[in-house]
Amino acid sequence: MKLPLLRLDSALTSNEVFRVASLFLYLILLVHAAMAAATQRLVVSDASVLALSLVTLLFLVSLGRFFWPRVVAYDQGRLLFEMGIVMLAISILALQRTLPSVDLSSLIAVAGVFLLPLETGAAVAATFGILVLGLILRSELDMRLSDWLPNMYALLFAGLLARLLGRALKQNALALDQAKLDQRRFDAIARATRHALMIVDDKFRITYVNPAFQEVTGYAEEETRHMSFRDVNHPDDEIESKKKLRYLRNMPSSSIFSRHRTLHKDGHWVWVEVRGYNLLHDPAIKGLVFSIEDISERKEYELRLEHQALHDPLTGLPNRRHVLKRLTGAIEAFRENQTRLAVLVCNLDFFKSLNDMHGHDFGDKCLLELTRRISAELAPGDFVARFGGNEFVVLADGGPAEAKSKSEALLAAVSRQLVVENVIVKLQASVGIAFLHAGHKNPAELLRDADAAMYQAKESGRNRAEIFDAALQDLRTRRAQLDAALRFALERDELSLNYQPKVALDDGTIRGFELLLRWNNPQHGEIAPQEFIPIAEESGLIVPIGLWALEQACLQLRSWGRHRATADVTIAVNVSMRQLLQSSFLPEVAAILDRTGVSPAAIELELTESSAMANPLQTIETLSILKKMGFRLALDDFGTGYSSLAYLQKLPLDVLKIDKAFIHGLGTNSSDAEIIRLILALAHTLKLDTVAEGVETAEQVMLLKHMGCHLGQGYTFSRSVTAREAEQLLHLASSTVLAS
Ligand SMILES: Nc1nc2c(ncn2[C@@H]2O[C@H](COP(=O)(O)O[C@H]3[C@@H](O)[C@H](n4cnc5c(=O)[nH]c(N)nc54)O[C@@H]3COP(=O)(O)O)[C@@H](O)[C@H]2O)c(=O)[nH]1
Repeated sequence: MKLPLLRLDSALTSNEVFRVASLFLYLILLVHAAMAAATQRLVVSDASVLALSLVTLLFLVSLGRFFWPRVVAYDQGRLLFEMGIVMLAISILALQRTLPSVDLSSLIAVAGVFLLPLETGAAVAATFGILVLGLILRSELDMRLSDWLPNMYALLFAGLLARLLGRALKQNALALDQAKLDQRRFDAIARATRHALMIVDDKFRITYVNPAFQEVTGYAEEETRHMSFRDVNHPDDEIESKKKLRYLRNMPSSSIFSRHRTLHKDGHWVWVEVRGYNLLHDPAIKGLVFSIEDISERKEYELRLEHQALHDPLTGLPNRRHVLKRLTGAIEAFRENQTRLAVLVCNLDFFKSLNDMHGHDFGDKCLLELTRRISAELAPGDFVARFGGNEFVVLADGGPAEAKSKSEALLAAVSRQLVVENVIVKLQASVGIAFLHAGHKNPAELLRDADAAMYQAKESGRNRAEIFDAALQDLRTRRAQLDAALRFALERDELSLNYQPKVALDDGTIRGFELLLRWNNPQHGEIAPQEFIPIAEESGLIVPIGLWALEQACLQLRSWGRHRATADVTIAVNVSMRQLLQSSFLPEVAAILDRTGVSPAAIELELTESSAMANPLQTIETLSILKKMGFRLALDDFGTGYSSLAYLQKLPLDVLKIDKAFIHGLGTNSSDAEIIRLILALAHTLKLDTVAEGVETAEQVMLLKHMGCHLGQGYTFSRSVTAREAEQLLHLASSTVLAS
C-alpha cells in the first residue's frame, strides 16, 4: 500500500504538515510510555491510565487522519479541542509523574505541532493556553527557574516558528493555486484559440506548440521537435522570413509581423499571419513566442480581388494597372542588374469602325480571338496585357532584332482573316516598340516612348512596326511646343519683321527689301524662320501670319512713301502656297490694299519654285489675278525645284530669284556658274528681272554683274535689318552708292 505521506508534487500545506507531525507527536508519547513500561519506570494510576487512553485515542484519530486525510476536516474548533485534550493528557501524565520527563518539553512539541494549522487569533489563544499550562505545571512540579525558563522560551520559539511556517505554507499554497489556475486558464485559451502558438529557443528549436498548431500546419506536437523553419518556408518568402527572424532574435523585446506561406504537412501551402515576440530575456519563457493565424481563406479572397483589379474581365489578360506594376518592378530590376526589356504597344487599326459597323459584342469576340492569337505568338517568358479597348502591350526580353521579329509575328497573327458570326473580318495593327533604358524614371515614360513609336507606325501607313527614335521624338516634342506657342504669337506681339536690301549690281543702289519674319518667344527665345515657318505652314497659321506681314509691309511703304529718299522703294513679301490656296486670300489682300491705300506695284510677292510647281494650274490662275491687281511677282529659290518650262512660261512672273545654293559655289564651282548662266539666259528669254540670293563676297558681286544679273541680295550688302535701320540705309544710299 502506498502511504499518503507528504504530497510533494503539490504545495505543502500546514494541514499536511500537521497531519504527519500530530501522528508523530502521539506516537512519541505512546513509545515513551511503552519504553517506560518496559523499564518499569511507568507509574500507573487511574488518572494516568485515563491520560494514556486519551493519548492512544488521539493517536488513533491521527492515524485515521494520516491515512484518510480527505475524510478529516481541519476546522479551528476541532483542532483546539484536540489540543486541549492532548494538553490535559500531558498535564495528567506530568502531575501523576506517570511518565518520566513528560513535562514542558511535551508542551513545546504541542506548540510546534498545533500552531501550524491554526489561524492567527486561535494561535495566539493557544499559545497563551500552553504558556499558562506550562506555568501551572512548573509550580505544581516544583521546578527550578533555571530548568523551566529555557523550556518556556523554547515553547514560545517553537510556537512562533510553527505559526510562521503555517503562514508561509498557506501563502505558498495560495500562490501555487493561483499559478495552477493561471496554467489552467492558459491551457484552456491555448486549446480554444484558432491561432497556433509556438515558442522556439534561440536556436529556433521548437519548445512549445498548442493544439491549434497541428490544425494550422498539420504537424503534431511530437513531430515539431525536429522541424526547421527552412523546411516549411515558401522559397519566395525565404529571404524576407530569415531577415525578420534574425532581427527578432537579435533585438531584445522586439516584435515582428509577417504574412507568408508555410508548407502544410499535406504538402499544400498555407497563408499565415505571424506575430512574433522576443521573450528570450523572460525567465519564465526564455524563447521567441509566435502567434500564427491561418489566413488562407482571407488571402485567397484578397488574391481574387487583386486578380480582378489587375486583369481585364473580357480577355482575362493583365490590365493597365498590372502592366504599370510590372514595369515598376522591371525599372527597379534594371537599376540593379541592367536587365533588357522591350515594350511593344500593339494598337488595332480602325477597330472603332468595326465596333460601329457590327456592334460591341462582335468587337469583343474579335478581341478574344486576337488575344488567343497574340498569346500563341509569344515566348513563355513574355507578358501580354490588354492595355485599352483596342490596344495590347507585350513586355519581352530582347534587343531590336528580337522585338522587330516579334512584332512582325504579331502583325501577321492579327492580320490573318477572322470569321466571327459568319462574318469574315480582316484586322490590322500598328506596333510601337521601345526599350527600357536608364533614362526611364517611371513606367509612364517608357510607355510614352512605345506609344510615340506606335503613332509613328500609324503615320507611316499603319499595319507596321516602328522602333522608338528619341531624336525624332525630341523633334516632335519641340514642334508640338512651338506649334502651341505660335498660336499665341500674333496676339502676344511676339512676331516682328526684318528687311534685307536688294541691291542693283550695276550701280549699288537699294531697289527694295525682302520682308523676313522673326519670332521671339519668352520661353523658347529667338526661333529661326526655317524652324517655325514649316510649322506655321503645316498648322495653317501661315495664313493669318502672312496677311499680317503683308499689311505691315503696306503700312511701312505708306510711311516711307511720305519721304523722297524712301518713296520709290519696293518690298518683297513671301507668300506661302497655303495662302494662295485659300479662297479668302484674294479678297483679304484687296482689303489690305484698301485699308492702307498702298499701290500694289510697290509690292513684290515671292512664291517658292517648289510650291508654285506643286499645283501649277491653280498657281497660274491666282497669280494671274494678283498680277491684274497690279502686284509684281517673283519666283523664289529658283533652281532648287523642278520647274516645267511650259508652266514657267505661263506664270505671270516679273522676277526670278536664283537660289543661294548656286551663288555659294560661284567662283569655286564652275557648274554653279554654268547653272547661273543658264538661269540668267532663261530669265532674259522670258523677259524677267533676276535677283541673286545669298551673295556673300565681292567676287560673287563682280561675277554676277558680268553675267548680267540685275540685283543681288546677301550678307555682302547687308544682313536683314529693322525697319528703322532699313530707312537709315535708304537715306544713306540716296547720297552714297553702296557698291559699284
Ligand atoms: N512664307 C513666308 N516665308 C518667310 C517669311 N519670312 C521668311 N520666310 C522664309 O523663311 C526661310 C528662312 O528665312 P530667313 O531665316 O529669314 O533667311 C533669309 C535670309 O536671312 C537668308 N540670307 C540672306 N542673305 C544671305 C546670305 O548672304 N547668306 C546666307 N547663308 N543666307 C542669307 O536667306 C533667307 C531668305 O531666303 P529667301 O526667302 O529664299 O530669299 C526662307 O525660306 C524665307 O523665305 C514670311 O514672311 N513668309
